Amino acid sequence: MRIAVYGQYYKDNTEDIIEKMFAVFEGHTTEVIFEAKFYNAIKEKGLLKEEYATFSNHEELDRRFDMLISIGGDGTMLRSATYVRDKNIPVLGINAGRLGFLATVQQDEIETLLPLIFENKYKISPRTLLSLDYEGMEKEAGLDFALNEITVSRKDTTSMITVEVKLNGDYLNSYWADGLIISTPTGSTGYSLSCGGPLLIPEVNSLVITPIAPHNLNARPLVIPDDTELELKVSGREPQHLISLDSRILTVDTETSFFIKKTGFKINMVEFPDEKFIKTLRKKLLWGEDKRN
Ligand SMILES: NC(=O)c1ccc[n+]([C@@H]2O[C@H](COP(=O)([O-])OP(=O)(O)OC[C@H]3O[C@@H](n4cnc5c(N)ncnc54)[C@H](O)[C@@H]3O)[C@@H](O)[C@H]2O)c1
Ligand SMILES: Nc1ncnc2c1ncn2[C@@H]1O[C@H](COP(=O)(O)OP(=O)(O)OP(=O)(O)O)[C@@H](O)[C@H]1O
Repeated sequence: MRIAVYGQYYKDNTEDIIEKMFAVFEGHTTEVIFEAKFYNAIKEKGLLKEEYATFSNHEELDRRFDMLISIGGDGTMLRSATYVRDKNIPVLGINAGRLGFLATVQQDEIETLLPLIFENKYKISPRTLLSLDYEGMEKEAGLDFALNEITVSRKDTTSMITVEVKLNGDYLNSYWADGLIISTPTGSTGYSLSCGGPLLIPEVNSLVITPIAPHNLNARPLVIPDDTELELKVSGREPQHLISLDSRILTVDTETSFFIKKTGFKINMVEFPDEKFIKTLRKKLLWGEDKRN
């Protein structure tokens, strides 16, 4: 099996994770490739017995790889998607962070769950992504799509912005708010949730439009079909506003029309039979933990 490994940080618990992971790899024929910066950090600590090949950008990550293992929290999982892009390489997250909603394998589960990938005892959960486009946009790697959400928000001001939204060319609303979130089902448990948005099961073919602190009191999160093309335009006191794609941020001039739609590819997340989304809701968002009834 060909496995790519990605992580953003080297912390105290990285050693334990790497050791457990390689203990599982032993006894299986594996070809491992590391993201270059992560590799250097691990190598410096003398954790590896052999030399490994590395990749530094999405072009160097070969389609032939069978899986990408992301070691970190949800932020690291989001960044993993920028390497995998449309290559169909399944992504598995080992949680070294705090919440780890997307990184579903906990550190103490590595020995029990990781062997299942060699026995083909896992499922793929294909995740919808969103793409961004506007005139003059620089198409930098990883800056034109999002796995969680695309958010527009105010910049350098406490003054609210007005976000005009059209769905498939039809005018929907002008939100007067701190910003607006267009979320995928995956992102529905992230920022959108904090702003009162509904949770979507990952397989649902929908998107959510969630306003951030709207002053129009009748504005509510709206669920729309995921084949909708959205056109947004921001106006406000400042000449510029922000657009974020997951953890990445762009500054854009106000009055610029920009377009958001589903990408032609999906990110395949690895899901183990006992670690389905609804179980994650109970584990990570503590559903069912209220013992009063
Ligand atoms: N107020 C908020 O809740 C808020 C504000 C900004 C960004 N975010 C989220 O953070 C993401 C970026 O991550 P980051 O690491 O750069 O920021 P970060 O370090 O501020 O972490 C944000 C938190 O959101 C959680 N998170 C991220 N994606 C999630 C998902 N799909 N389901 C459940 N929880 C999720 C992470 O576990 C982390 O605890 C954004 O895509 C957005 O969804 C949330
Ligand atoms: N490779 C790693 N090894 C050890 N610890 C890590 C690693 N990557 C991340 N961490 C720890 O997890 C924290 C969060 O990581 P990351 O930015 O990936 O996730 P996050 O978006 O903050 O989400 P979460 O709430 O799931 O942690 C880091 O500050 C660090 O403490």
